[in-house]
Amino acid sequence: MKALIALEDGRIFEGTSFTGPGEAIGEVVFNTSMSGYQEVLTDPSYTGQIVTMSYPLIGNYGVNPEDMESAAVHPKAFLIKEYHATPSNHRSRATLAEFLQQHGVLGVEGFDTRALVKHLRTRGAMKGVVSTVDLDPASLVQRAKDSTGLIGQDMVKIVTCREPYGWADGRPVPGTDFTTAQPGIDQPLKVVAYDFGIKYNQLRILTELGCRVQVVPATTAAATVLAMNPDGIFLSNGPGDPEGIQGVVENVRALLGKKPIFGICLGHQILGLAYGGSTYKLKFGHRGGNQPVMDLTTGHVEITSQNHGFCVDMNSLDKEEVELTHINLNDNSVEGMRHRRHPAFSVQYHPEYAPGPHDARYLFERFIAMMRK
Ligand SMILES: NC(=O)CC[C@H](N)C(=O)O
Repeated sequence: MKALIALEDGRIFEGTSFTGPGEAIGEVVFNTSMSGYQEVLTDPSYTGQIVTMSYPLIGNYGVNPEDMESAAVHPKAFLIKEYHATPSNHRSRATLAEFLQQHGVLGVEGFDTRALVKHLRTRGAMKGVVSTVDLDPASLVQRAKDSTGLIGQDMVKIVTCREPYGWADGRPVPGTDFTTAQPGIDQPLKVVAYDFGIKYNQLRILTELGCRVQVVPATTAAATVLAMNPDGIFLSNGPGDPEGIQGVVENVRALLGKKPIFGICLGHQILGLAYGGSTYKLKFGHRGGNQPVMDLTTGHVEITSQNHGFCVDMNSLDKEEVELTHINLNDNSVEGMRHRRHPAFSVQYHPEYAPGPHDARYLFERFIAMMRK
């Protein structure tokens, strides 16, 4: 079935839907990971976006129950070069097309994704429409131009949990009790995790390292969190523009200095705002499993997994209060910071990987050490 992809600047691509009829409007972004499409699709940070993969063959290992990073598929459409309909993998339980159809997400293949990626890299991420229903290029371009876009929007309220939950035996457990610790851990730590669009691997790693985790909705009051008497507070990743989120930054500011805090991606950006800083939009963002980052405190370089379009503006922060700890070696943008007086640190990238290299997992251990101190 014919599908058109129209960008707000007038560029059109013609592909074929491999999931049946559909239409989607969103910000078009690219991811350079060579595998891990299921983790990309289930990462809540892609809410409101249309994702294209630079790797040309997708679907060849199917989908499985273990690689879910949340319970849903979040991009509005998935654009690939070549769809592989007959997966070969002992873990596979369904094809990518079945998975997308089950979640009502449009998949389009059979066009020059490299040209699309190069276009976005040159011109920047932009709004687009993908459709099998409206095949009039002028109408699609106009609708892309007229769409709301991500800037200033609160996307966190769409994906955050409605009720608190814990994490045990590799799955969410409804309720407000800190779940029991993994066997064999002495004096487990209690962590409250703010869910801004959390990826499950953050919860898997925290529990593996001996934490009892309680996940709470994004706007949970600081006083409620402190009343739970946690050893530390974790701020998750999440979708959209950090400056558009309502009812979150003031709570995080109220928690500063009260308990150790570790933030990842959107959690890092929210910390930047809580420190009194601002964020800005990168031209095309960082999405993939091959982003080089230097830890300025050790001089070590890590290859990191990333998915973000916004960035903390270090110039908006008081250098006496906040130290830059990590930078991106491709464009020198801010990748990590720590507060000089309060026990709080954060990274822009994804130390929980999924998908991507495991180089930065040590940061979870750094959080554990900070809580133990
Ligand atoms: N993965 C994330 O947490 C992304 C953060 C934010 N939505 C951005 O695009 O920059």
